[in-house]
Amino acid sequence: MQAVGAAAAFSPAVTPSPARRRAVDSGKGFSRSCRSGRVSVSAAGYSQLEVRRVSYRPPGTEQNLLNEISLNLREKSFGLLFGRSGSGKTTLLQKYNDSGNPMGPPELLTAQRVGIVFQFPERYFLADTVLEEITFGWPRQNTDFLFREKLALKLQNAINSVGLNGISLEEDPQSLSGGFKRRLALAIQLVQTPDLLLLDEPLAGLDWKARADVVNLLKDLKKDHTILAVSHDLRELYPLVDRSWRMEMGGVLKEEALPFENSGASKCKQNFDGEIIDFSPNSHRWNEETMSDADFCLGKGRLQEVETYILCAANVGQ
Ligand SMILES: Nc1ncnc2c1ncn2[C@@H]1O[C@H](COP(=O)(O)OP(=O)(O)OP(=O)(O)O)[C@@H](O)[C@H]1O
Repeated sequence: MQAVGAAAAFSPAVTPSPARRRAVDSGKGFSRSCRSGRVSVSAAGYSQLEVRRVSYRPPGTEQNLLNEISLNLREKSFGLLFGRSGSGKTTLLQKYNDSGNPMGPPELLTAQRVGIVFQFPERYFLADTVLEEITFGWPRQNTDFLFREKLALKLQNAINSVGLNGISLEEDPQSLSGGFKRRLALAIQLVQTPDLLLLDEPLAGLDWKARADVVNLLKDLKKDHTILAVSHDLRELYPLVDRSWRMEMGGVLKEEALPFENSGASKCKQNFDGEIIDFSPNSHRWNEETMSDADFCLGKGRLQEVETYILCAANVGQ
């Protein structure tokens, strides 16, 4: 186990361009003085990600948004953070300023070993072709030739591993389907072969087919990566989840298993806040307000279609 820094040290695996970074970072500045705790990512073979007693209070506010958050995750396992909107889940994944005090040997983990895919990553695509998008953040200086060459060698691997190999590298990223845009966002991170992938709402805004595709892709990626995702889509991700935590308002994180069965269609569903609700057709709570965006994609709550979707999600894990 190796600590990266006393306050955390995640950053995207491929350094985003200034424009992309501005877009990604907008609205969330961090004040070093308000943050405490530790985030560690082990070297390969050493088993896990560890977050220990991380607290954070946004500048100018009176209350902690994150309160002594601790979690750990085994290597090549899938962790899920869920909970109410605004409880601080995304903030926990965000890039932290380095505040020093690394723990020392055996091996300091570089930030390049962590890949982050933010929510709606396609909104930050800037290039005209798939190839340019993937290589956008690569170093341009002549002195970086060897590093660029190393990245180029990994490019095909990354493209294959997300199933983009049938797509021309000359394709305009904006012309890709929603699911393929997500694949591209993952490929951008995977080129640098990170050990840990942090994903913020990986299924958000996709139709049911693309969601099922991305879940299957994540299942494959889990064979080689440790993945920590923030999501409201508990049911769909459930087959992948090894550990899950609920973030409560006030910034307290509690480990909580997802209440689904191992196989077959579930009678449970969650609302926008990750709260588990009764799924039975006669339930007075069964209405559009309590459904997730996936249900809306499927026809605004006609029960038959939602049942199909639940069954489809249940099949993903088999
Ligand atoms: N640096 C900051 N300054 C001020 N407010 C902040 C800062 N960082 C986060 N916040 C606020 O903290 C709250 C929690 O945000 P966050 O995006 O982490 O929640 P979340 O649990 O991921 O929500 P959702 O599920 O809707 O994505 C938000 O109201 C956000 O505006």
